[in-house]
Formats: sequence, C-alpha cells, structure tokens
Amino acid sequence: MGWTEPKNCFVPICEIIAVEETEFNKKQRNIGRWQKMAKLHAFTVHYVKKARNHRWRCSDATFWSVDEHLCNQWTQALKELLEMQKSRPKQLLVYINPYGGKRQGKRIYEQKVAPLFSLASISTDVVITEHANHAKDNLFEVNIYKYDGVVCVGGDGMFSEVMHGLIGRMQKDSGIDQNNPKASLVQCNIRIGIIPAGSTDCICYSTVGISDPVTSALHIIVGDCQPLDVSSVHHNNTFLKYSVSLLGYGFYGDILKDSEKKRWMGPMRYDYSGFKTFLSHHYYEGTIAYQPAKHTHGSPRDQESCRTGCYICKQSGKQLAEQNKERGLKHEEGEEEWKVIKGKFLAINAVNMSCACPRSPKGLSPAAHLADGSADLILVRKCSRFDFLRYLVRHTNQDDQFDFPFVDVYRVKCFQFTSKLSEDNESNVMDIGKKRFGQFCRDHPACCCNIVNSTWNCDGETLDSSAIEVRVHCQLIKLFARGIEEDCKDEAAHSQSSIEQLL
Ligand SMILES: Nc1ncnc2c1ncn2[C@@H]1O[C@H](COP(=O)(O)OP(=O)(O)OP(=O)(O)O)[C@@H](O)[C@H]1O
Ligand SMILES: CCCCCCCCCCCCC/C=C/[C@@H](O)[C@H](CO)NC(=O)CCCCC
Ligand SMILES: [Ca+2]
Repeated sequence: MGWTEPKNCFVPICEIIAVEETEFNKKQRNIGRWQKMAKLHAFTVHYVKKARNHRWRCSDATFWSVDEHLCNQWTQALKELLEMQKSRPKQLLVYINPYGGKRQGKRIYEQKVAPLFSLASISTDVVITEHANHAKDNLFEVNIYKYDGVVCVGGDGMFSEVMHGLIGRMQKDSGIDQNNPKASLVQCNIRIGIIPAGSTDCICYSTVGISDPVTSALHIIVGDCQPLDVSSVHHNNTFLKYSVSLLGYGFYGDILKDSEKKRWMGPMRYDYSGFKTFLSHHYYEGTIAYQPAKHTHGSPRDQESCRTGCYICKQSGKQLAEQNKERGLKHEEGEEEWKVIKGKFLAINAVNMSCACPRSPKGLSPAAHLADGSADLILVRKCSRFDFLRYLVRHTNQDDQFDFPFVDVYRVKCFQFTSKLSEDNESNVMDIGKKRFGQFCRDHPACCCNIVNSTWNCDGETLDSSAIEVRVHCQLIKLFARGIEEDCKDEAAHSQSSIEQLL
C-alpha cells in the first residue's frame, strides 16, 4: 500500500473527519512503472490538522493499492471505527443570523461550514433568521429532541438567543418555573455549537481559543463537549435573562447602550462607543451583596487559567453530580454569609468565563473557569480617567489588571445589586426630586456622578433593571468545544527549531 503526502503523520481516530473511496489520479504522484500498468484502488482520510494559535484545519491523505480487497478492508475498518465515536453529531439544527457582525454569516456557513458537515455525513436543518428572537421562539416549537445539537452562526447575541431558547424549552418541558430565582434548573444536554460571525465572539474565543469558523465546525464534527456555567438574572421574582460571558453595569452597559444606535457601523461600533464612554467617565452608586464561592477551588488571582480537561471544573462536575443525587435532602443555601459592599463604581462586571476575545486575548478575568459553578465579580471603583485607562490597557498586555487599589475581584456563587437611585426610590417612592432621570448630581455638576441609572450589558444584550439578583448554575449547558488547549510542545519545539534555523 502507498500513500500521498504527508510522509509521516499520526492521527488519532477521534480526529478523523471522514474516510471515502477515491479515484486515484495517477498523475498525482510519481509511482513505479509497474504500478502505472495496474488499476489502482484508493481511499482518502480527511483529518484535523492542528495549526498555530488553536486553529484547526482539514487536511487529507490518500492511500492506494493494486489490491482492491485490501483497500476495501481498510476503508471498512476505518468507517466502523468512526461509527463507534458515539459523541459525534449526526443531525444538527442550524440558525444563521444574516445581520450579525460584518453580515457575513450566510456566506461563512455556505462556503466554509456546510461542505465540512456534508463531508462528515452530518445532516442539517438550516433556518436563516428573519428577525430578532426568531431562533429563540422557534426552539419552543420544533422537536428539539431529534437533534444532536443546535448550531448558531453569528455573535454572542445570537448564541444568547439559542441558549435562552434551549434552557427555556428544557424548563418548560420539565415543569420548572424560571421566575423562581432559587429553582434548580434542569441541565440541557443538547449541545450548542458556535460558528463565529459576530462582532466580539467572546464565547467562542473563550471556549475554543480562537474565533475561526472552520476550527469551530471541526470541533462540532469531532463531537467535543464542554460544560458551561450559566448565570440567571432576576428582578423581584421575575426572570429577566441568562448570561454566560459578561454581565456588566456602568462602563460596559453604557458602551452597549450607545453602540446599539450605531449597529450600521458593524464591529467598529464598539470602538467608537468605547472611546465615547471612556471620555464620559460616569460612575454609579449602589450596593452589592454577594455570597463567596466557598466550595470551588482556586481564586481569580491564580496564575493558571482554565484549560482543556481543567481539574477544578472536573471536581465541580463531580460535586454537582453528588448534589443532584442528594437533591431534596439538604439545602445549604441561605445559611452562608452575605458580604455587602456600598460604593461608587465605574464598572461592575460579573463574568462566568475569562471573556477572552480578539480585543482582549486574556479577557476580563484571565483565571475564571468555564464550568466551576462560580463567577468572578469585578468591582472598579471611582478613580481618575488616567487610572481607568491604565486598568483598561492591562486587558491587552501581560500586566495584572486586578493589581490596582481601586479594583476588587471576588469569586462568587450569587450576588445582588441595587443602584442608589433604586434604593432611594424604594425608600421614598413619592420623592419626585430623586426620580429625575437623565440628570447629573445637583450638588456636584462636574463630578461625573450620574444620578441616572446605567444599564446592564448581558452577553451583549441590554437589560434595564437597576436591581437584580444573580445566581450561577453550575454546568447548565454544554458546547461543542473542549476549552482552550495547552500550547502544544511540538509547536513550541517547531518554532524553536525554526528560530535556530534562522540564526
Ligand atoms: N434576522 C435578524 N434580523 C435582525 N436581528 C437579528 C436577526 N437574527 C438575529 N438577530 C439579533 O441580532 C442580534 C445581534 O446578533 P449577533 O450576536 O449575531 O451579532 P453582533 O451583535 O454583531 O455580535 P456580538 O454579539 O458578538 O457582539 C442578536 O441579539 C439577535 O437576537
Ligand atoms: C486603550 C485600549 C483599551 C482597550 C480595552 C479593551 C478591553 C476589552 C475588553 C473586552 C471584553 C469583552 C467582554 C465581552 C462582552 C460580550 O458579551 C459583548 C457581546 O458580544 N460584547 C460587548 O459588550 C462589546 C464590548 C466592547 C468593549 C470595547
Ligand atoms: Ca465559571
């Protein structure tokens, strides 16, 4: 048996995309004269080739032989091995947002992703969304149980829609009331795949290590599975939203609110609104109460970050399984102490994951875990514009963004926030003087103290409530991903030898 390039290559079965019989083109390779006389039989193995920076590509090798039986035996054996990969999806439901990011979702799917799904014999039902909430509403109507996964082509907002549809549908089918902030939600085992075609694509970047449609399509094909924590957001026993990446008040809420008016600018809107919001330098007064995440290991100041096969996330998964077994026997919540912090904040950010994205490759909280049942609560207190700029710049370099006296970070399992304005309104609803929204502090006209509330940025969607209750639900959903892989040693060695060659 012979084969085409690459000369030597080790491919585990779990990274084979497909095996197919092929017509061997004799002109392809220099083969012996005797072989040119005989009829050649061939099969091609398509496999995942790992490139730099967590990028995956589809590569192939063609094997040929004059022995037809031998060729068939190999093809058959490899196909049987692929059949045994039970975590691979066979049928997917795909939602494409044609207006996300640079409006390339449909083209990206048709040109880069659909051919790979078809090569891997995955059948798909594709819905091109016609309006916001189309995907979410549709997930309450279709028979979701016939699919092995739901794929969204778009950005974080589109992912959020699909997640709300799936979690909401699961709770509805199980008779769980989402309005109860204390309810134990039912886990969603239908995995979600993200083909990045948005403006930030933070969820994809933080779970795969790169925002690249082909890489994500290949993670779906090989059937990866990454559990993910989800935070529920409630106000007065009313369910508002779920969040997996950033739940941000102040700076990121204001950026989002301003940028929504500039959607026509595409991803650039965030740079424009970011600059504008930075200059406005508004801070907001309020109270935060949180319960520390005592039962998880690690801290937001850890040097190590969450990577494929993360030990901390695995332990949390085990704890969760035990809790589910014992459910109803004991309920520890409520007994633990609440910590209360009052102050004036430029930003209040709660993140369930690092929130790494191309704008900030290490993210808002570099040591946050994808599936540990906790969120990192970052409080940025009132400081000078210069100090706030220093803080922001550290999101783009190796320096520690938590090493400032005006920044605090806590690992929490739940928290509540009430803005000063809403506290005041509650204590004296008739005090009309304090209800004048859109004005600055009367006592200090130039102090940037804003008596108007900010909005919450919930995974890129605005949320107007200024009093919220947030709870992290450990590993509520699953993605077609495996977390960010450790830097491959071979890659490092390869770059070393390239450098040596250059020298
Ligand atoms: N056909 C549609 N027309 C208008 N809006 C849509 C449509 N389909 C989905 N949407 C909405 O568009 C919003 C934004 O989409 P998406 O997240 O894909 O892109 P983005 O906002 O540019 O990227 P990111 O969220 O990564 O910043 C989503 O909240 C979604 O609800
Ligand atoms: C002088 C240079 C300073 C540079 C500072 C860069 C800091 C960037 C941190 C980016 C953190 C993104 C967090 C993710 C949020 C997403 O859920 C959300 C929806 O996609 N995106 C935004 O809100 C978009 C948020 C865009 C912020 C610019
Ligand atoms: Ca987490």
